[in-house]
Amino acid sequence: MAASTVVRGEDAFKNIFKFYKRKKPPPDFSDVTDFSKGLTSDKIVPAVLDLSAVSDSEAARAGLQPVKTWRAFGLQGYPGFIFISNPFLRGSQPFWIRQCLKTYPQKPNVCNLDMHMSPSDTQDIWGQSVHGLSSPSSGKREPKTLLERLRWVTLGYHYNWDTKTYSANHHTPLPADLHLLSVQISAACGFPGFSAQAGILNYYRHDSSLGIHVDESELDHSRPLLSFSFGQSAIFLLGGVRREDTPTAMYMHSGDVMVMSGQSRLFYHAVPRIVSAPQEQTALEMEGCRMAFSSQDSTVGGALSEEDWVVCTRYIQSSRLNVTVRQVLVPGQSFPETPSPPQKTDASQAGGHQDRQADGERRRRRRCDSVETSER
Ligand SMILES: O=C(O)CCC(=O)C(=O)O
Ligand SMILES: [Fe+2]
Repeated sequence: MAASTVVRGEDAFKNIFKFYKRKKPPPDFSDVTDFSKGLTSDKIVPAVLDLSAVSDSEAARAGLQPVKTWRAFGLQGYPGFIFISNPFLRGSQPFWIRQCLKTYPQKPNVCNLDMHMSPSDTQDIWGQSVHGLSSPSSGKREPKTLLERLRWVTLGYHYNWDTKTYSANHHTPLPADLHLLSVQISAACGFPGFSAQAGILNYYRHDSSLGIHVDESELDHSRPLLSFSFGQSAIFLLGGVRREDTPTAMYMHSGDVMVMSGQSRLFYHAVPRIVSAPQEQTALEMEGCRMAFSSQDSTVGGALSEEDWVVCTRYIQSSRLNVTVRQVLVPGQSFPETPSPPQKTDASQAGGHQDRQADGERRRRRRCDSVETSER
């Protein structure tokens, strides 16, 4: 049974979410759009990019292919939605994977582990995990490393999951490399003035999902939201402005980039399932950094050390990383004196990302429309 046969109406999104999340029997994936295969349906249209916005050498500095070679698509019925099928240079993804695992979780950035551990215990998540992740499995059930327990990291204006707001007084510099990448992608997509001000990194294990939500806490919705994915693939559901709008299911593979702008900036979306990428594909991409990329003069270049490479490869074999980058304020705009109460949306009712930071009680309150990661 394909997802298209799942009942429509008020619960359409929820039912399709459940459909793709189901483990036994596994769902039929035949309705899932796969942009890596190109213009395979009438709904997929080529996206128009600004070919002169980013020079080839600028693109290479961020680990990207020349813009003229990008395979960028739009989707009929989703104005402002752009899907770029892996625009990264061969071998540059491991750099971003290492940043997400080794660099971005470092202080002063904030992560879910900070919610119930002391700063000294979360000071060196990578260092404390290297041994566990690089030694061969003993076959016994071993305690999870901190890296395996990492669920989210916030950058720039740090998102407050409880109030669902950003604030002026909780801000640290957004990493310059991620800023560069974001500015180039957005410029090529027709948003030259984009300023990357906040980032949310999601760390998905093979059994994780992300509930139905809208990203509307940013004060400015005229700028796009960018999303980068690395590692294992995911099923991404993109709905509409109303929670009940039937979503389109699509694969997000390693290296894929999504731009949600215009109307689609405020569309409901969710990730019901992580799907395994072919082993060879992950291995090939990780190998690429040793050969093709290591000699290039680039901001994101340089081969990974042997240790970094082993840990990143091991991690990515069963996990997915997603980085979303947002502009929170337009120039001249400032935060209200007292933060306005969170807008009431289905995302806020459901918990949205909030559950990602919560252990125990909230995790036990499992619902299909809230973030969850089953503990093995
Ligand atoms: O993991 C994804 O692809 C989506 C992430 C997302 O929607 C978010 O962080 O707001
Ligand atoms: Fe989102």
